[in-house]
Amino acid sequence: MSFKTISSHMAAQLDKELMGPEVGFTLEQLMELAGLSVAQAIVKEFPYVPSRKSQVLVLAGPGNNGGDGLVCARHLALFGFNPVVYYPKRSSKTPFFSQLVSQLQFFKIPVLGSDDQWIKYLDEKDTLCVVDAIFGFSFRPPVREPFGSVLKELRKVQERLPIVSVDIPTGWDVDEGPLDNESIVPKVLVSLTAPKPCASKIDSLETQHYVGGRFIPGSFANKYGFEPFDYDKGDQVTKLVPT
Ligand SMILES: NC(=O)C1=CN([C@@H]2O[C@H](COP(=O)(O)OP(=O)(O)OC[C@H]3O[C@@H](n4cnc5c(N)ncnc54)[C@H](OP(=O)(O)O)[C@@H]3O)[C@@H](O)[C@H]2O)[C@H](O)CC1
Ligand SMILES: [K+]
Repeated sequence: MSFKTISSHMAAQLDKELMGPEVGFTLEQLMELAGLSVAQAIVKEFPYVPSRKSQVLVLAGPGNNGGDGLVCARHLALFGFNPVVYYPKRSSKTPFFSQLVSQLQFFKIPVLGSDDQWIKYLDEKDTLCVVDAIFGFSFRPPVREPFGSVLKELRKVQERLPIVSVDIPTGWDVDEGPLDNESIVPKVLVSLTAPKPCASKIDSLETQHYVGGRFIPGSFANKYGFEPFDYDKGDQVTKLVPT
């Protein structure tokens, strides 16, 4: 598959500029659009079938990738799914993350903590897919607990329970890709703003690849070395097809 990628360093710089004084986005705005786009990719990959299982397990990490997952869970509920969130290490950097949790509680979406039983939701009889919103472009290996154990459990079920990774498949090096053959292999990857270099290591027969996070003008994409993506009408995601 051929597409332009943006390194972890440039992605962090792009984010900083978007949320800097000149452009003026807030993290909350970008996260809302990022989470919405992941929920929309799930709708496209797992179209609604009456009587189909509708539970989605969302695994949320401690940073902004986890925040995308919290937002995604709320949109999934609005789209008719039954999300359950596992959020074992909660961010106290800003009150915004606990506000996202309050919103989930408002929607009656279970939010499990570190002491709760989450593994029982890794059951393909009830769960449609698992959203991997554990780490994004700021992950630096090796993975620390409790997330090492979470990844181990995901590897056991990934052939029967599809993983939808937000921005980066968790545990992959952002620039190099999977670190070993113990890495998770998602069935769906939703790259945000633009694919990171690790996305060029996915096997298109194994992983469907979307780009979401539709929040920059073409000229800004060009400045960071990529062409704007070809979104259809009001879509928040576009699927990249192998060429
Ligand atoms: N423009 C966009 O596309 C936007 C994307 N967004 C999403 O934000 C993430 C990047 O978010 P960031 O908060 O910078 O980082 P992460 O979520 O990837 O991870 C940071 C937290 O992870 C911890 N961490 C890092 N490495 C490890 C490790 N090896 N083991 C355990 N924990 C780890 C880190 O902890 P520290 O103690 O190291 O600080 C952080 O807690 C991007 O990928 C998108 O998903 C935004 O939503 C908006 C715009
Ligand atoms: K992820």
